[in-house]
Amino acid sequence: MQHPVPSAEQAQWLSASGVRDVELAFADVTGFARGKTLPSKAFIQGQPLRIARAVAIQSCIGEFPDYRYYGENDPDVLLLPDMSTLRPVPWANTPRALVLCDNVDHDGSLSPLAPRSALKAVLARYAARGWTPVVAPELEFYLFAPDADADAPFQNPALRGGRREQGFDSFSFSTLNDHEAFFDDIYRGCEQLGIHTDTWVHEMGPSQFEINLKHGDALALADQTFLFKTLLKETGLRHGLRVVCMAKPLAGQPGSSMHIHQSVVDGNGRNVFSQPNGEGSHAFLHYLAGLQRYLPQLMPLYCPSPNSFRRFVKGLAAPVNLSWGIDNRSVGLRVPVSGPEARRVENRLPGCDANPYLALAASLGAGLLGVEEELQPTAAAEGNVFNQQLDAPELPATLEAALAALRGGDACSRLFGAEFAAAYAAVKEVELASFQGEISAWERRYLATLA
Ligand SMILES: NC(=O)CC[C@H](N)C(=O)O
Repeated sequence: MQHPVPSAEQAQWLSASGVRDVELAFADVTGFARGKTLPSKAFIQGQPLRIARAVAIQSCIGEFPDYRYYGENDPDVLLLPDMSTLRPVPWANTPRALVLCDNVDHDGSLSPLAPRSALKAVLARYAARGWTPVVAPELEFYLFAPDADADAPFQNPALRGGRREQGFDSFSFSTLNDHEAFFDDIYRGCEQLGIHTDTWVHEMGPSQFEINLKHGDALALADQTFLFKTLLKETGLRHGLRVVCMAKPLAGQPGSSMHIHQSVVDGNGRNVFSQPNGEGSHAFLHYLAGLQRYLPQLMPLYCPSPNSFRRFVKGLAAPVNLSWGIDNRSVGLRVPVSGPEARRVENRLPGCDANPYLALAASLGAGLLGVEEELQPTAAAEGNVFNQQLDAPELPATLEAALAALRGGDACSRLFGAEFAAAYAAVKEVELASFQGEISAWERRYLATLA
């Protein structure tokens, strides 16, 4: 295989802008950017770059699951640049570029351990039907003051006049002014990275914001979401702010979601979720049913940590069920009111802590399995169903339960292969054991003084 080189125009841009190195980057299973840098000249000449295969399954505590994937036999993968993603690094002082890569095994196939491969596997399944998903992720996140003490609760950053948010700023513009320099840099960074943002709002929580990305191709949107989260972190650090994408960083306050709007078009660009008369199609109902059937098994892919499950409390606009309903925010699967061409479902379950490649792969994969199996959904929910007993399937309530559902089902291995399913569960078990090994502030506060 001929190793790809940048186009003449890209090579000219790299040289003319004095780019010293190019980051060959990919998202590991946690969604964290990893890779290696290559001198710009070597990149232009197409010098291949390899990295240990297991880097893709590094856990959030920096450990690897076990020696089956790392240690005894630790092969390399080729970092294969996707030249369409070559961009300047907005937060670099010295001109630097980045390019997103696929991880390729020695036999030339995509490494099943890399999240971008998992999404590509699902998209290939759609392509085989002549279909293309269209998605739009929405991300919520908090801005906090910098702090080095992991045992202390997060603090909101100081605003103009020394004020701190007290919870009355949601949907306000004034806080955007308080953080103007930060948001200006984010806008500039998005332009440089090719991230197409739509609306921005101040969300319900103190210092919580939301960004909606413009809908489009699923791989492009996964790349954009991955880069956006990286941009948020890096830009925050430059402005003395800590951007936190955890699902539930503050007790008693709203969590942060990564809602995913999704529809599917055929080869003629027609939305397969709508019939010609504008009504919902059979494929739409099968898709909803697939989400209801398979999302519980795939939950660790879009609710990846013990903290993800703390978000699901009633009354804070987070879903607690797998019902679907029209323009209803008390269900997990909301169908917004729209014209037939925009008929879509919004999966409200993923947290902002999700790896966007895996959240998209899981959601698009679950829907597709429903179409392939012609499953039927429950009846649409009516009214506020937060407190109702529903006939929709139950969601696992903890990461432990979600991992048991993943291991007990076959959706993950059917969609992403047995190796990914086993390796991913193993990563989550490493993280869970580390979490369970800590003594919390709650235990110190309430149990220490008991006899
Ligand atoms: N924008 C909203 O609908 C709020 C969502 C809510 N913050 C959640 O965690 O799901």
